Amino acid sequence: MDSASTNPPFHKAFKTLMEKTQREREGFDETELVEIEECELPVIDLSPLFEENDDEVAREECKSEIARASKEWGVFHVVKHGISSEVLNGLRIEQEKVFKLPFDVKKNNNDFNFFAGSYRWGSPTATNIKQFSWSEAFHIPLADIMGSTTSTTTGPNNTLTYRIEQFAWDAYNLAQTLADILAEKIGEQNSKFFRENCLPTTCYLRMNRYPPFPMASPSQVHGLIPHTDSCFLTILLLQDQVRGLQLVKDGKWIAVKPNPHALTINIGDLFQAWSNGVYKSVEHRVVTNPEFERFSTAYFFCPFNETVIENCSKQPSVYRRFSYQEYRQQVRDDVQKFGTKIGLPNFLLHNTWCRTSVKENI
Ligand SMILES: O=C(O)CCC(=O)C(=O)O
Ligand SMILES: [Fe+2]
Repeated sequence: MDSASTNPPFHKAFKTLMEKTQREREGFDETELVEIEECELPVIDLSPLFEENDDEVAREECKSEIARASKEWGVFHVVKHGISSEVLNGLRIEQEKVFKLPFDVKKNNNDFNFFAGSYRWGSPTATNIKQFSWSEAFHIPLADIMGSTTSTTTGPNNTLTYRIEQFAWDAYNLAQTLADILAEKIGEQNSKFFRENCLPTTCYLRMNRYPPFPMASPSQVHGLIPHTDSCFLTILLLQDQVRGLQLVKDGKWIAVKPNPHALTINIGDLFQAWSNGVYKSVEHRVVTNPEFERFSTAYFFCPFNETVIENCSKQPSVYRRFSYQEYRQQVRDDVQKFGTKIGLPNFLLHNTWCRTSVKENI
């Protein structure tokens, strides 16, 4: 298949945006051009959580490491996480196949019911290059998939659906386990909150593909623009060794060193709000690569739309309470209005300074 028919018309969209800007470099922060240091994330071995033995000390140590990494980094690697390589590789192969389909097929997705409306590419609301993502994705509500492959579905997409569902069950169990531990570690013993509010059908999965960006230095355009995730936590499957993920640590961007045996866990906005700022939803982005395409899969652990997110601690609240629905609507409105998400700063209880500074940046 020739790549011209597979890839979305990135070059055209990019050129239009470039022409809209007055200067070629407008919208870029010069610090982006500085060499970014590569770091290893904390690596946590989860086997003590799953092993049937009485090693309570190892289990407690593992739980403490998860809480520590979520406070200090907001992102960490987990190994021996219980999801088999058969499940992970099966998804990877099917994901690569679906992205190889012609652009028109992906865009119109007549062939796959559950994909209807889920394909995205670039950034339709971008007003400058800084807001443009050089990537394509299927953003799939898992309510459309969970349970579907137990019935006798047929068609070319059957295997992908099956692989997604298989991965999603395992990812759900892992996410629940991590969320319960994080709740326990901030004093919510026996909290049923996550079991009652986050179901396999309230979660989302995004399959990403980043085509090579051959036009200029990779730092000139993002594969995925800087953002935080609007969920409780994300399980990220980086499907190959092409680097690209970067995050903010202690106020500066660092590049994540890939770990082929690990899944990447990312704390999202809802956990930051629910934990009253104890766990960090860290800003991250993906940079482009001039030569190689890159794939990733993000599993977003989300609640019902009606779920109310409020400070679970006894400390004075940093954020006002909000429903997940309200949060998502605010994000959509901001993207429409400003071309980019604002997120939690909109929900700060004492946010005059923050609102002003955010607006000034846009
Ligand atoms: O591809 C990656 O490494 C990150 C993807 C991501 O941040 C997302 O899908 O929200
Ligand atoms: Fe993300």
